[in-house]
Amino acid sequence: MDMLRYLQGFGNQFTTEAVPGALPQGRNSPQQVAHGLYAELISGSAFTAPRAENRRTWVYRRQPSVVTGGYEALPHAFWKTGAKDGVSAPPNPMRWHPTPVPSAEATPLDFIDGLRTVALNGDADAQTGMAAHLVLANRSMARRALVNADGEMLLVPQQGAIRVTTELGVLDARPGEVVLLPRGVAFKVAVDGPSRLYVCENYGAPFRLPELGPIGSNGLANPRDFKAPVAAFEAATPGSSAVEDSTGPYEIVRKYGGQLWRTRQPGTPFNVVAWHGNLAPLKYDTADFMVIGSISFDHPDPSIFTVLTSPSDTPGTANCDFVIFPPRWMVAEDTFRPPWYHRNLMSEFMGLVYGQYDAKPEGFKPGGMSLHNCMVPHGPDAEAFDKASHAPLQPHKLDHTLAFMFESRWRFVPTEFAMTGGALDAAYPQCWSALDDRFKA
Ligand SMILES: O=C(O)Cc1cc(O)ccc1O
Ligand SMILES: [Fe+2]
Repeated sequence: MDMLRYLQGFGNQFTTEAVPGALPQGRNSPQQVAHGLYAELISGSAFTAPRAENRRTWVYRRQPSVVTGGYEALPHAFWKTGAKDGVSAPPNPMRWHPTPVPSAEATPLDFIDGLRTVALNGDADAQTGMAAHLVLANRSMARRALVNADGEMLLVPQQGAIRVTTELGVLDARPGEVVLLPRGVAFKVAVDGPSRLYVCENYGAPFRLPELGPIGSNGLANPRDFKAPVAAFEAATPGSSAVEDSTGPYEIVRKYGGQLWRTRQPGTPFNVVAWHGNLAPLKYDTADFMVIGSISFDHPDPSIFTVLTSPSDTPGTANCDFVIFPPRWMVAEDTFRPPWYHRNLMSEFMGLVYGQYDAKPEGFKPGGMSLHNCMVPHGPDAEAFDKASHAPLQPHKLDHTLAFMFESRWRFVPTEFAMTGGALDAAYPQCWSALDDRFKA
């Protein structure tokens, strides 16, 4: 695959054209757009949203996206939406083993077919909450595109590199990188062999960078490290600005109102020749995250690892925080270094991209997942506790590891698939049972 070019900066007002002169200058909607293109506005926020939160992009395309037939229902057994689609489950800590990716010969699965919702909360129509999905894919979406009106999608590849073609251009990502796809922007995902991804479908306020408070004007995820694609379109005649041969109809799958719908439109939706604006797909390499930690004592709150936050209407109480646990130095003195035992108002869904997680070095596997819901006690397993209680407190690099958390103010409900799909680790609640009462009066 050829190397792609990107524009840099979270929330920037980008301008990009695949054909010189395609982008109108000085106005958005001229009487006639150059090259016979149509102008179309994609509003990712209310017109009247405050300037700092306003997101919109003007696209200049060969055909407007209204040129499509009517939609019909597309059944999907595993893509669930909102708390109403979960099942009742006890207040146990929960964990799942990695689910194997089926072979393409036995069970061909693209990004849509291979999506399985694991845990979810909120209500997409109320624009609150989120879903945590697992995607097991072994083939690329070919002449098929997905438009999600219910939420933005944060893709966290765990196994296999992906290429995401969007209306606004093309992005590549591999495990360690993440891709943020705005609500309502068409995309398709190409895989390179058996692939596993975690996905956050965010029904609430779009993800943004967290405030930095006393940290200052730099650090954590720096805005310039977010990369947006340059304009690129599928065309029948390959050329420098065309991404691939493409003629004939396309299947558009639209997620809308908690269901999938499908239509066939006469041509590709990836027909945008130029665009400008601040609503754009973005990719981010977690290796660019500037990690802050304790250089004296005590284990800080994991909020110092927040990459992106989707706020709710209560300050500091997120609809969803995307938090990472990347490679970092542990240097704290007289400190139990792994996470403490705790209970949290916020609900914590976790995944492991690669390596070991310090609180559960053996039991939590790459590709696995865990869920510690509102006020469910959790913390290091007995083995991790024992080790960390006696470890020499030399500077130590937690290396070759990447865990993450989708943390939400709304309690998650697991799905039927999560509870009965075969990956639930029934022994998980026992991983603390060796933590004896050691009190000596
Ligand atoms: O529970 C977890 O493993 C996530 C977590 C990590 C941490 O360093 C502190 C608190 C916390 O919830
Ligand atoms: Fe926790």
